[in-house]
Amino acid sequence: MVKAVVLGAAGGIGQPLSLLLKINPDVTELSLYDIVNAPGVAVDLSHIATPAKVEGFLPPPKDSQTTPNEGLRKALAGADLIVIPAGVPRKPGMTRDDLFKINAGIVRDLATAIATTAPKAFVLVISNPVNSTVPIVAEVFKNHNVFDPKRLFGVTTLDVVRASTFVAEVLGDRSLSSSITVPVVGGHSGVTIVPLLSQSSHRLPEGLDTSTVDSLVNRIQSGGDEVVKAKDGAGSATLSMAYAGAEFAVKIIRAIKGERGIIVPSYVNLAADQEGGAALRKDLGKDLDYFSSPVELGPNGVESIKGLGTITPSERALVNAALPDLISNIDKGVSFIQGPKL
Ligand SMILES: NC(=O)C1=CN([C@@H]2O[C@H](COP(=O)(O)OP(=O)(O)OC[C@H]3O[C@@H](n4cnc5c(N)ncnc54)[C@H](O)[C@@H]3O)[C@@H](O)[C@H]2O)C=CC1
Ligand SMILES: O=C([O-])CC(=O)C(=O)O
Repeated sequence: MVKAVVLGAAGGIGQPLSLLLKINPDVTELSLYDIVNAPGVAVDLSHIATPAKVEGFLPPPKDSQTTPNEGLRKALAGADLIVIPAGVPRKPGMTRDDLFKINAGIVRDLATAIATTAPKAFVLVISNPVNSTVPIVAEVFKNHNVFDPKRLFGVTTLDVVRASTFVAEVLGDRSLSSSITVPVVGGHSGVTIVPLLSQSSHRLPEGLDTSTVDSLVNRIQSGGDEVVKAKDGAGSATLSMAYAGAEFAVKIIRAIKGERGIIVPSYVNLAADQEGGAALRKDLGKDLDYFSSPVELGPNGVESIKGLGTITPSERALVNAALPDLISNIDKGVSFIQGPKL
């Protein structure tokens, strides 16, 4: 029995992600919440002949006296897995950090409802800027004394999916793309996205010129911009993100159900594994609290943080270049909840 909840379920990501969760036979209950249209999306999905019972919830009407938000509480009650794609997407010319102004408050409020209604659920954060929204959720949970770092994940799977696709293109064989795995570490914006091409399951050809490798790295880092530009004001990646979000959610569900040995990159709080987190901090030479790195999943969430492994000097330079932005994104999220550092 797995109850999955999507917060922001009527949006560009939320709808196809909800569809992919509905067709997963392991999901027995699917609750959709959005500030608009969630009941309609739920009824539509409920006609699909798969086991999950689907329900949609809205907040109370603005003029009603109902507080707190009963719709949100009902959606969250008994959740095993909560995926959060609620919030605004980018338009051309914006960075992910530009979304902070609106999305930080949305994520804070949803995290508060989770902390009081479903504090044991696995929480998967998609809303940008992920580098900051994950710390926001953690700080809200800490304020409610319910923070379990093993159960909170920033979803960086789209970077991994893009890396597989673009490496297959460079190798000249698209049929390989679903079997190629490339760890992508760091965070989820610009230079904080660090693909470790030297650890690709399928090696790039020996002697590939540096400019081809550099453009591959750059394409993975700016994959989101490629979509934002192509959509020309109509938003950012939605379908590929739904695919990536469902892929990550499925891995969490398999781990909840007892499967061992699942290792995936995810942006996590390094306290999720004291030993692995300390080793990663030492390797990075920085005392930061969040980093995306391959993690092993288990029935309680993060079993261990795997760290970077052996990386090349150029990958080390990319990791070092990621750290200042990452640290400032993390501080921004933490300060949003706890106030500025004294
Ligand atoms: N982590 C990642 O790799 C990626 C993250 N994203 C991010 O995902 C977020 C959503 O993107 P889209 O689905 O394209 O946007 P969208 O605008 O199509 O959908 C967002 C949905 O959130 C809902 N929403 C807004 N406030 C809410 C609240 N307080 N509670 C519940 N729902 C609320 C809206 O009504 C809307 O249906 C954006 O922040 C975007 O930057 C997008 C692609 C990849
Ligand atoms: O680029 C964006 O704003 C959406 C996103 O995170 C991505 O596609 O990786």
